[in-house]
Amino acid sequence: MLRLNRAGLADTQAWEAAGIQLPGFDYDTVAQNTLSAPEWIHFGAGNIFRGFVANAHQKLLDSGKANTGIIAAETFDYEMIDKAYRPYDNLTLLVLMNARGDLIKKVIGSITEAITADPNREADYTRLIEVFENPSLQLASFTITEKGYSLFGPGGQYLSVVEQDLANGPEHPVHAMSIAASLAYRRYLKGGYPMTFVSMDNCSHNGDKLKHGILTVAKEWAKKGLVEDGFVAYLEDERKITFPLTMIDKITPRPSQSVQAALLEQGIGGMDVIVTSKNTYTAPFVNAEVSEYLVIEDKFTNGRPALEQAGIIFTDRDTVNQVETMKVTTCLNPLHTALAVSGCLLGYTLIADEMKDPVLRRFVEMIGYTEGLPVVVDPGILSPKQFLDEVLQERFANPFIPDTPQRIATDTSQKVGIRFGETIKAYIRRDDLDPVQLSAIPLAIAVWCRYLLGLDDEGQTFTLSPDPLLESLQARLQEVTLGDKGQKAAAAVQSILHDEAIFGMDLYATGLGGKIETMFTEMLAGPHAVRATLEKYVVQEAPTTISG
Ligand SMILES: NC(=O)c1ccc[n+]([C@@H]2O[C@H](COP(=O)([O-])OP(=O)(O)OC[C@H]3O[C@@H](n4cnc5c(N)ncnc54)[C@H](O)[C@@H]3O)[C@@H](O)[C@H]2O)c1
Ligand SMILES: O=P(O)(O)OC[C@@H](O)[C@@H](O)[C@H](O)[C@H](O)CO
Repeated sequence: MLRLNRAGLADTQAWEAAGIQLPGFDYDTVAQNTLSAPEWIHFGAGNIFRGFVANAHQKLLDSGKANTGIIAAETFDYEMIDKAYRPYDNLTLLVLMNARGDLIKKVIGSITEAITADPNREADYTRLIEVFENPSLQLASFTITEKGYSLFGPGGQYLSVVEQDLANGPEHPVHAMSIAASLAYRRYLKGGYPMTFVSMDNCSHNGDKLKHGILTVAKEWAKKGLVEDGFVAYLEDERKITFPLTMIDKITPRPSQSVQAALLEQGIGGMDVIVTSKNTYTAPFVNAEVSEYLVIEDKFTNGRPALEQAGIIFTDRDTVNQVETMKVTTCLNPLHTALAVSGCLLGYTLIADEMKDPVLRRFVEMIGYTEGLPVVVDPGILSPKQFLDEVLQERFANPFIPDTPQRIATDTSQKVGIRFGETIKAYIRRDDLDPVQLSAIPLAIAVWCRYLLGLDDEGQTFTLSPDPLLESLQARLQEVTLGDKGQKAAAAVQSILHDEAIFGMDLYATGLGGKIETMFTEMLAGPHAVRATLEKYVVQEAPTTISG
């Protein structure tokens, strides 16, 4: 039985005989180089980081174009490091699934250290500081989910953890943004060395969001006299510190038990799927699709890995912005979110199965082709139409990708504003378009509201995916029941649709509030009303686009 750890990898023949590609660089030298002159630290040691980012860096290490590894850091879920990294010597088995169902397997060894930002683990925290104090550090990248950047709670006030960090100053921070600010402060004090902070999360203008998070904390500390005066200026000086925009794309589902079973059958043991107490799904392996895109604004102040040699695109800010807008607000993520919430209601557990459902397929075709494409700006480096074709015809439909609507439904409240709101805003801006022409996007919002009731289309309760606003949103809908004839339900859903903190706008002011409210109440008629409502509004004809 093959075991994923450094000792296990010594039997290279056995791994190669099992068709598993191994790291092609001298691990000890790279690990030693990283210890003495670290260049790259990544926060958020989750699946996309291991399955995409770390693999891209391994390509550079394998071809001698890099000579230090990546340090993985966790500010949130220390159990991941304890259970999915350290027992496996920080190695990951990457399993890519193509449309033929082949499992393409590769050991990722480019992560040479894995540490927590747990203030109770002195050695870990000392190492974090040491990394940031070293002039060699080029970048800190992040995949910490959209909520990881958020400093504020539902009422617009600072989260209590942030309030404590702001009061305590840079000594014992807890929130990811305060930890990043505190480590940047150490770097400033040590010599004001340059470096770059790179968000790789799926949020619109992710670099700006990261900058805003770190700067807000720094400014509050400065106001209270908890940091030296020059610190804020250091963070704002673009010769020293930058926060490029990025667009990242690779469907990387939670580790699946079916993949674990397939690996076991192929003689690879110890691949247990772990669900941490913070509900992170992790494992020594990562399963992902083959397609991948990472586009980064080329604005680094202390050098960067030559990732263009590993297929990563570096370009100017406007182009990244356009590519990101295309993916996150039009051609991929809105479709995913619509499939996520409707899939949970209709009892699906696989995205590829939803794509076989003609109503759901047509629903996302309408969101993408009919309603999204007319407002997309072609970024020039990727064609929106071709990207959308690939998403709908190949990527979502790939039956071997074990992706679930339940994963994608996680944190939907954090995402609906960007994923649907940006297109609505584009319709408002354009003289030749009007938001009231939209029907699939309002339907997706109505389905999300219906999803929040926690009753599927059979009328049975189901477990909603985690979401920081779940409790408060469900409280607003607590009076709503199936069979509700209208008044109470309409009033309840109105409070959500008016909420600018969620959608970035009052949906009633766009002319869409009433339409969504009607769709929502139609979905309450009783069992199977969700499907009936989808069938009513999803136009069963060949894809067309709204002209304009
Ligand atoms: N999985 C994908 O298909 C995919 C594709 C493109 C982009 N992304 C982006 O990457 C993010 C992470 O995806 P993943 O697949 O790695 O998920 P994951 O569940 O495997 O990992 C999530 C990571 O975020 C950290 N995290 C969660 N909440 C946090 C918080 N409040 N503060 C700080 N850290 C927090 C976790 O500890 C973990 O390291 C997504 O939210 C998305 O923005 C994911
Ligand atoms: O990761 P999230 O929560 O921002 O969104 C869920 C999915 O839509 C997302 O993970 C996609 O799989 C990904 O954006 C594909 O590149």
